[in-house]
Amino acid sequence: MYRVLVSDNLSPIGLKLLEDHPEIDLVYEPEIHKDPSALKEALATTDGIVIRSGTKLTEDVLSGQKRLKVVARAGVGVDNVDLVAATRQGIVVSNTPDGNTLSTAEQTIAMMMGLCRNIGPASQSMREGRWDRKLFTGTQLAGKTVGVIGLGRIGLAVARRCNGLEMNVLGYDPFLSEERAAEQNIELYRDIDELLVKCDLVTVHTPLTDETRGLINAERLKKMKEGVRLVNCARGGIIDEEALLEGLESGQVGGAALDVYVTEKAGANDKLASYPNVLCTPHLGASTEEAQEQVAVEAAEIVCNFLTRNEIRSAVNMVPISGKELEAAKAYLDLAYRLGLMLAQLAGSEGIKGAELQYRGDVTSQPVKLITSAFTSGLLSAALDDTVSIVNSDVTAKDRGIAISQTSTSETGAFATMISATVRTDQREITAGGTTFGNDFLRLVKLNDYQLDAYLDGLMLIYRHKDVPGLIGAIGTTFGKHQVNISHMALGREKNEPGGEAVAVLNLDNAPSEEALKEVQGHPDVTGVQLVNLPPAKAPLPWLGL
Ligand SMILES: NC(=O)c1ccc[n+]([C@@H]2O[C@H](COP(=O)([O-])OP(=O)(O)OC[C@H]3O[C@@H](n4cnc5c(N)ncnc54)[C@H](O)[C@@H]3O)[C@@H](O)[C@H]2O)c1
Ligand SMILES: O=C(O)[C@H](O)COP(=O)(O)O
Repeated sequence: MYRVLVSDNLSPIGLKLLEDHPEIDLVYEPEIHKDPSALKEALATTDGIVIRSGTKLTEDVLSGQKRLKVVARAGVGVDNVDLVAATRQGIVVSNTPDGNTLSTAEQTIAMMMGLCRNIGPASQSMREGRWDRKLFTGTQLAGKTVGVIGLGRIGLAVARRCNGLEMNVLGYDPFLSEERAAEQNIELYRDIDELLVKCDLVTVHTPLTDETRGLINAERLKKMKEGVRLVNCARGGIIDEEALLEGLESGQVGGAALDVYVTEKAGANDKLASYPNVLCTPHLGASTEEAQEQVAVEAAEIVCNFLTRNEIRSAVNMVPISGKELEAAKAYLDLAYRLGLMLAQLAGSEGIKGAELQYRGDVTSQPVKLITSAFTSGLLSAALDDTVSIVNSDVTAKDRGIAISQTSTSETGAFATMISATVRTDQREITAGGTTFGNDFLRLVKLNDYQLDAYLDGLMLIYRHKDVPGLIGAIGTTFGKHQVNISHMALGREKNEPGGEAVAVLNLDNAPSEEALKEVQGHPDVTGVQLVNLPPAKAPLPWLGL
């Protein structure tokens, strides 16, 4: 059974999905996120967690969590998860990017209208028994210019609705093409400051990152039209709250509609909320029945499918891959992992500086980035054991200054498919190339300049030697004498010609004693011997970390 913790309020439909799953043991503790140490303790016995924005998975909460494998965010923003820490720990983090797009776009439009027509204070005045028509004269949206900052799913949905309201829509998003913006009837700006000075209203829809924190700051507010209205239904802090307060005080800002805040708890935003021209809601963008049901179902499915079927969906810290795709790529992932593991052992104590992978033929139709991560986890696991997995291998390599690169060509060479890897150490380069026979049999077909055909599993003895008659028999006799059984043998010769340097790979059924190895090493025609230990053929793949 896999234990799944739900640490925030989640729609019952998502909880039921988890509860009914035969392999899931659901722990529903929607208040636990309020106590970080209790959360940390609970995670020690948890395989997967479903969270919303209330749960803060900080570096401290995540540190030392050996069992936790997957975080599913029932929603979009993952700024409450320390992604670097999660990745380092080998934890996959996924979100449900589409489920609340429309609800949040509708909330944005509602906030814009509410702000411009004083809906909040007008309603409050009637609740207090007044009839103040003059006080609440508003502003029409049609004909006004709105700047939409961040044109992703929600930004574009807001822009479409603003167009429907007959507003002039300007947009800023460095990652949107001019063509896509034009299709949506958005006037795209490449310079945010040029856009801001033209707007009557500005609405932000970016994630909160180091780049977007304080994107709308005091300096920018001063340059905007006097009386500009601001809307933030994305994340607190994208509009600098201190600067906003100053702007409201001076009148430079004509009003603000806020759903999100730097600090989200009762009392923390009283000052902002006290302004009559500020419309506030307590982070309700995604709070509709429809959105909550959709994100809850998606998040529950993400956790179940990950834990029980190895499927990775909507991951924000690694390449997403479905169970079916994973099955199709498994042989290549395994091949790359074994090449990494072998090269690390061949490099021994020489410091590995980097590696280049080359993909040829059929393998290029597979997720090669993930296959490279599998190679890297093999390369590093020789030294780091089970702390490295396919999820954290790239970041672990980077941390250690090991540069891994890859090239791909769909053209085939001697084989229909080939993965070739060259490792650079302080002293030399070592190359190993492998292929798959059928879908199940992994072969080492290249070792430095030698072509060969060796099984890529179990215990392998690799020795360099002079290509002279009688040597194979002599090694066979030595191993026979020491009760070591050779299950397979492969030879590669320099330029495929007799008489030069050669390499042999013996697959052994049992480990040779030191004495046996010394005898092989001592043979006058043998110039180097190395043992490589790989998992048995078709072994399970725990290193996937999935
Ligand atoms: N209030 C709520 O309840 C609620 C609900 C859902 C989402 N959100 C917030 O809204 C944000 C946007 O959600 P989404 O689904 O549209 O995400 P998205 O990833 O589809 O869109 C984000 C867009 O921001 C753009 N962007 C990134 N950095 C930028 C920058 N420096 N300047 C301009 N544009 C930049 C990206 O290119 C992208 O197009 C989320 O990150 C989340 O924080 C809030
Ligand atoms: O990023 C999101 O999806 C929204 O901010 C919604 O957050 P919530 O699920 O905690 O309401």
